[in-house]
Amino acid sequence: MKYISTRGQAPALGFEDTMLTGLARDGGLYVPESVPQMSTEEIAALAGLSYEETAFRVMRPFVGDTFAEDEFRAIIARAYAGFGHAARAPLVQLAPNHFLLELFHGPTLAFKDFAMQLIGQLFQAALARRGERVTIVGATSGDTGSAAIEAFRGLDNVDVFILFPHGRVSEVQRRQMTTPSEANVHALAVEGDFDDCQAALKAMFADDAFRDHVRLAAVNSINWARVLAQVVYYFSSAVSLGAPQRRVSFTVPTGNFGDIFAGYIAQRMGLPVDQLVVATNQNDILHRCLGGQGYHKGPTVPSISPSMDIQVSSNFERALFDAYGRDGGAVAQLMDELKSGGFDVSQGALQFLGEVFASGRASEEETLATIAATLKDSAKLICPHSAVGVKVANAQRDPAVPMITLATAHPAKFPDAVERATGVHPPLPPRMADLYERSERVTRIANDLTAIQDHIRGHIAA
Ligand SMILES: Cc1ncc(COP(=O)(O)O)c(C=O)c1O
Ligand SMILES: N[C@@H](CCOP(=O)(O)O)C(=O)O
Repeated sequence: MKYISTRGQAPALGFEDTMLTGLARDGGLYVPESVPQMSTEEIAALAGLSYEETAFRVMRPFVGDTFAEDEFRAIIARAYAGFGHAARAPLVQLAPNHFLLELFHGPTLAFKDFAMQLIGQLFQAALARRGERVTIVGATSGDTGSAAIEAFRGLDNVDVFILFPHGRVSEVQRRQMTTPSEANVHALAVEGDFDDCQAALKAMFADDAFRDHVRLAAVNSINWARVLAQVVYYFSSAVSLGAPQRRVSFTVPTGNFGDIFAGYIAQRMGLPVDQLVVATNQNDILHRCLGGQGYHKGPTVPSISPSMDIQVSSNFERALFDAYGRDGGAVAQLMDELKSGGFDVSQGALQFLGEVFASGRASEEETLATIAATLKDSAKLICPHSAVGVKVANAQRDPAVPMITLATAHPAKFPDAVERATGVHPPLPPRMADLYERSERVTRIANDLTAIQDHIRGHIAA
């Protein structure tokens, strides 16, 4: 299996090189040259399997012979051993034909753990085999950073630098990033928003001298392996509701477009998906774009679902690549226009996107009301991101088709919003009960590429 760049100018790579390279040298994102297919029989055979075995069967064609079968199975087993639920990604029913896919039973209580725990294991295996070390730099609006730190803390061949927007993540998210004491963990609070952090990260990848000097690696969803790991729970949940004999729909709280893109890949592999619904908060650039208004950046307005406060949805580039007939030049041109504010989407591309994705948005008031209603009607406490999903799913769904809404974080990561909506303060799990007592270690830094690069150069292990 080879991977190619969405901008068409970087060399095609195998799975391991794609994973360790992160962002392609031409600024594009790697995607599989072709998407492997799963037959109806192969999908049906997933019924009743463990999450780990499902993960093995779904991911194996993408990974090829990078790892021997036994080694890949052992990697998957280690990745999910620390999850706090035997099913890993359990489904719970909210209403007739409406289900929540709980993706927050991993070590940092967000869906990011599904991919991050796996790539932590994949990186370790690949780096040990090559005798290499890397510097991981990640940009986060809160959850990716804590999951990355958890997956890579204490490793002696990896330094992890996480850029998060100062004052724009929840206290639990911040403390998850600033309280680990391992010397290879570096939390940087950037004077800017998430888009500034992600732009700085991409600029570091575009600086070849810096990139090669520090051996830069990515764990954001620009890394294909992140997306791949997330494809698995689309299969496991759909099969548990009767796929492939029964079609199902998904609603996905969306920011950087990685999670919903994984659903699109599942569909392309052969999973019978009826609707794939993009759910945005008040930062609704994706909803506006899918509605035909072009992709035009506005100010990022802080919300009660801060992890989705994003204007530049990195993985949308992967969807555009397919929508523009895999024309890397056309995508490069759009991304150039985005630097100066935005771009219009061609009619053909819009039609392609419209056939795959539906969309909706939830205001702050609607999000709070949905948290309250879900507690009242279904006795479930949900986080504000998941509430955006539930609100949009309720507005869009066909009652005859099972709808699976992704519950992307544990309510205890966002206790203020949940308490405001319901009066209930969601407690942290016992293993994190002392999070508020642990001491914090963080560097506040200007939104300045040179300052950030200097800091990283000065703090990597020799
Ligand atoms: C809790 C939560 N929900 C939803 C999202 C959006 O997911 P994606 O960025 O993959 O679209 C994020 C951030 O990525 C998140 O942390
Ligand atoms: N919401 C994310 C933003 C980063 O997205 P990713 O898809 O690159 O991981 C976060 O929680 O940091």
